[in-house]
Amino acid sequence: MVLAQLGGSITRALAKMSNDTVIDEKVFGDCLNDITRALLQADVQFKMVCDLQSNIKRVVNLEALAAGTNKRGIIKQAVFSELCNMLDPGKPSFSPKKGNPCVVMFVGLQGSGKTTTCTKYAYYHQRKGFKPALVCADTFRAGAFDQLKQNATKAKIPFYGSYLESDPVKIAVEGVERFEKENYDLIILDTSGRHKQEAALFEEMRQISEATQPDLVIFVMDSSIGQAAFDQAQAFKQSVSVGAVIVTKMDGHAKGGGALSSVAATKSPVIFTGTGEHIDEFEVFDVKPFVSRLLGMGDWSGFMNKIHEVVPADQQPEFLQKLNQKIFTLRLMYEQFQNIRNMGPISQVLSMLRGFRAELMPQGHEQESQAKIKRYMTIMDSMTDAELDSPNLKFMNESRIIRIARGSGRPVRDVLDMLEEYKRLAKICISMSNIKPHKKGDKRPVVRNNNIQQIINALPPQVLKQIGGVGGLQSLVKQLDSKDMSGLFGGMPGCNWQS
Ligand SMILES: Nc1nc2c(ncn2[C@@H]2O[C@H](COP(=O)(O)OP(=O)(O)OP(=O)(O)O)[C@@H](O)[C@H]2O)c(=O)[nH]1
Repeated sequence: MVLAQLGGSITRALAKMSNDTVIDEKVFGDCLNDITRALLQADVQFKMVCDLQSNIKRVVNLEALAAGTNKRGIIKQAVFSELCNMLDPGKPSFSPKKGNPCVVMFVGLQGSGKTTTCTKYAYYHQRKGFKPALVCADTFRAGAFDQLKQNATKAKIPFYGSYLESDPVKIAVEGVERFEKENYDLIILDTSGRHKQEAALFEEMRQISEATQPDLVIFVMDSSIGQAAFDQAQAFKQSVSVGAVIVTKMDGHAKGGGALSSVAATKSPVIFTGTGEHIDEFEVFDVKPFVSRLLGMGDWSGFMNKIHEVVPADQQPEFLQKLNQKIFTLRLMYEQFQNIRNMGPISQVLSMLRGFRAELMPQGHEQESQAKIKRYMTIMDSMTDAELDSPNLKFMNESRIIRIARGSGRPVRDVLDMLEEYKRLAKICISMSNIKPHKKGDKRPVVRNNNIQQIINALPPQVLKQIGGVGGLQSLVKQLDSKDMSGLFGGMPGCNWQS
C-alpha cells in the first residue's frame, strides 16, 4: 500500500460516515476499525495504532456531545490531530545557523540512501546560503568515497575522504578539523552502513560520534522497510543520540507507515523526505501539510508557495488584467502550461489542493497528462504570433489547422484536440474573470457567489467530481476567499483539465 493509498483508505473511512444519518457508537467504531486496518496495512507499528485508536476514543465522547453538534467534523478533527501527534515528537530538531559552524552526522543501514541524502542535504543548505562541506567516513563499502566525490563534484560542494586510510574515526576527525579551519559552517559526515543492524556498525558510529561531537545526528531510513522501521530506528537511537530522521524513497512503492513509526521510535522529527534519486528530489517535511495532503484535505499554503515560486509576481497582475478584459488567448494558455510544467509533477501539485488526492492522479495518468501538455505546447510552437495573440478562434480555418499540424509534426486530430482544450479553458478562465489580485488586508471575498454557478457550468464534469462536487468547489472558493489569490491562475486552470 503506497502512501497515497493509505490517505485514500483513511479518507474513505471518514467519508463513509456521510452515508449515515445518525452518528452513533457503531458508526464511529466502524470508522475507527477501517482507519486502524489502513494504518496496519501501511506498516505502522501495532502499538502505535492501538494508542491512536484509544486517543481518538478518549477525545470523541459521542454521548457527551449536545444534539446538533457536528459529530462527523469532530471525529475528522480528532483523526487529523492524532495523526499529527503521531508524527510530531513535540520538540524541534537542531537546525543549523548560517555562519555558526556545526557538524551533522548521518547514520543508517547500507543502501538506505545515506550518501545520496548527505549530498541532497548539503545542496539544499548551499542554496540557502550556507557553506557546506562533505566528509566521507565510510571505509566499509568500497566505492563509497567515489560516490560521495562524484555527487559532491556535481553539486560543487567541497569534500574530504581517503582511499588509503581504513580508520573511519581518523578520517572523520581530520575532515571536520580541516573544514572548521576553512570556515565551513555545515560539515556533513557520511558514515558506513551495514546490511543489517550489527554490533560493529553501532560501535563505529559511537566512536565517530564521540570523536567529532556532532551537533545533530540524522538517521536515514528507507521508507520501504515496513514493520521493521520501528525496531531499526530504535536500535540506532540506542547507540547514538539521533536528533532527526530523513525518510528516503518516498517516490517508490513505500508503505508510508515507516515514517510514522520512526518518529515514535526515535522521538525525533522527520525533517526531510527523499523523493527521487536526483539531488533536488528532496522535500522539507512539515507534519500538518503532510497529514492534510494524506487525507486529501489540501495543503493550501504549499500550493500557493509553489505557485509563487514559478509565476513571477510581475506577471500575475498582467494575467488577471487580461482575464478581466475577458481575453484568453492561446499564448496565455501556453504560458499557463509552462507554469504548470515548472511546478513539478502534476499529482504533487494537485495533492496540495483539497479534493485532488494523489491517488486520483496515478503515475500512469500523470505522465499522460504531462505528455499531453507537452504535445499541445509543441503544436502551439508552430503557430504564428497573430494566431497566438488572437482573442478567439474565428480565423482558425482548415488550411491554418493543416499548416500547424504539418509544422508541428502532429496529426490534425491533435491540433483539434488542443483547440478544444483551449475553448474549455477560456470558458473557465473568463467565467472566473472577476477575480482580482488581493491587496494585503483586503477582506472582501475574491470570488463572488454568482460566479460559482458559472464555474460549475464551465467545468468539465470529471473535473468537478475531482474537486469534490459542488460542495468541494464551494469549500475551495472559501479557501480562496481567505487567502491571497494573486497567482492562483498561474496554476489552477489546466492543472487537471487535461485528465
Ligand atoms: N528512488 C529513490 N532512490 C533513492 C533515494 N535516495 C537514495 N536513492 C537510491 O538508493 C540507492 C542507495 O543509495 P546510497 O546513497 O548509495 O545509499 P547508502 O545508504 O549511502 O549506502 P551505503 O553507503 O552502502 O551505506 C542509490 O541507487 C540511490 O540513488 C530516493 O529518495 N528515491
